[in-house]
Amino acid sequence: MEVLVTEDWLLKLPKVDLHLHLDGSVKPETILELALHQGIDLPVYDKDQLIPHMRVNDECSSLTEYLSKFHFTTRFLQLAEALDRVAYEVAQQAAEHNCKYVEVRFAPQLHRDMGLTVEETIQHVIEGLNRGRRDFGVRAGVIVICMRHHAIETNLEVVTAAAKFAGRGVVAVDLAGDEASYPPEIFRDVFAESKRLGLPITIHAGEAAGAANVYEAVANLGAVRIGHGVRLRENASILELVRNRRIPLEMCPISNIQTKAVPSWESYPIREYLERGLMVTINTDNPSVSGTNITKEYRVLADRFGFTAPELVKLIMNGVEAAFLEESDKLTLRREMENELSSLGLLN
Ligand SMILES: O=c1[nH]cnc2c1ncn2[C@H]1C[C@H](O)[C@@H](CO)O1
Ligand SMILES: [Zn+2]
Repeated sequence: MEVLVTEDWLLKLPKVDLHLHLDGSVKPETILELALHQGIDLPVYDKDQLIPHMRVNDECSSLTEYLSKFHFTTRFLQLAEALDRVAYEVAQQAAEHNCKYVEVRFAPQLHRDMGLTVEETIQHVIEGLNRGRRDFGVRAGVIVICMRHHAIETNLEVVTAAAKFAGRGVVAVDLAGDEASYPPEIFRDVFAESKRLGLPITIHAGEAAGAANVYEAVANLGAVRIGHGVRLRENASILELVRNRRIPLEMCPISNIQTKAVPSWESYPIREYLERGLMVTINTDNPSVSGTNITKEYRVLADRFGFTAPELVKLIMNGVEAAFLEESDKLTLRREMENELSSLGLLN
C-alpha cells in the first residue's frame, strides 16, 4: 500500500540532521531572554519582530548576504550559559521533529569576545548537548568549524583544541564561511594537522564556488564528507571521483536556494545526483536563518520533486550511514531508526 506523505507522517518519521550550525539555530524567544540577562539592547522586544533580524528573506542574493545574518546572533553567544543553553535547545528542537541524531557545528573563535577559551566554548556546547540527550533522548556530536576568514594560526588552534575532545563529544572538523573569497587550498596545513590528529574532516565546498573546490577538499584537504556540493554537477570527472569514493554530500535544500548556490528549484540537482549514484543526505544548515526545520526540508522534497515515502526513508538512512559515529553507535542508531520505521509500516 502506498504511504501518503502527510504533515503528520513526516513529523513522525525518525530523522537525522548532519549539517546544522549552532549559531544558525537560535530561537528568537531565546535571544530575547539572553539579551535581558546580558544587558544587551535589542532593536525590538517582540519575538516576531526579531525574526527579520535573524532570518533571510526571499530577496537574499548570495552566500555573503546570507552570512551577514549571523552577526546579529553571535553577539548573544559569548558566555558559557548561552552556549550551553542554545546547544540544549538544539536537542529540544530536534526532538520536536523526531530527529534522533544531530551533528551540531560551530566555530569556537566566534564566541570568544568575553574571554572564553577555545576549549571552554567546546566544553559548554558539549555539556548543553549532553543535558539535551538526557532530557530529550537525542544523540548528538559536535563538529568544530574553522572559519575561512580567520588566520591559519587561529584555525590551527581550533583543530588542536577539537582533538582534545575527540571521543568525548567532538566528531569532526569543518571549514565554513565565504567560499568565493577564500579557496580551500589556503587551508592545506590546517587540515593536514587535523588528519594527523585523527579528526574526520568535512568541508563546505561547491556552494558559492565551483566543483574544483570539491576536488581540492577531497583530494588535498582529506574531506570524507562535503557540505552542500551542489555545484559538483559542473564537472563530470570530479563528480565521478566523489561517487567512487562514496563521499556523502550534506545537502541543505532550502539554504541552497536562499544562498543562490542553485538558481531555482527546477535546477536543484537532487534527483540527478541520486540517479548518478551519489550518496545524498538531507539537512537543515541553519533553521533560524533559513526559516526551516528538518520536517520542512523533507516536505519540500515531496512537494517539489515528488519524492515518495520509500525514497525519503532512503535519504534518511543515507544520513545514518554518513554519520560520524563509531560503528557500534551507528548500529544502535540504525536499529532504533529501523524499529520506528517498521512501526510506521515502512520496513518489511
Ligand atoms: O552554508 C554555509 N556556508 C558557509 N558558511 C556558513 C554556512 N552556514 C553558516 N555558515 C557560517 C556562518 C556561521 O557564523 C559559521 C559558524 O557556524 O558558519
Ligand atoms: Zn553550513
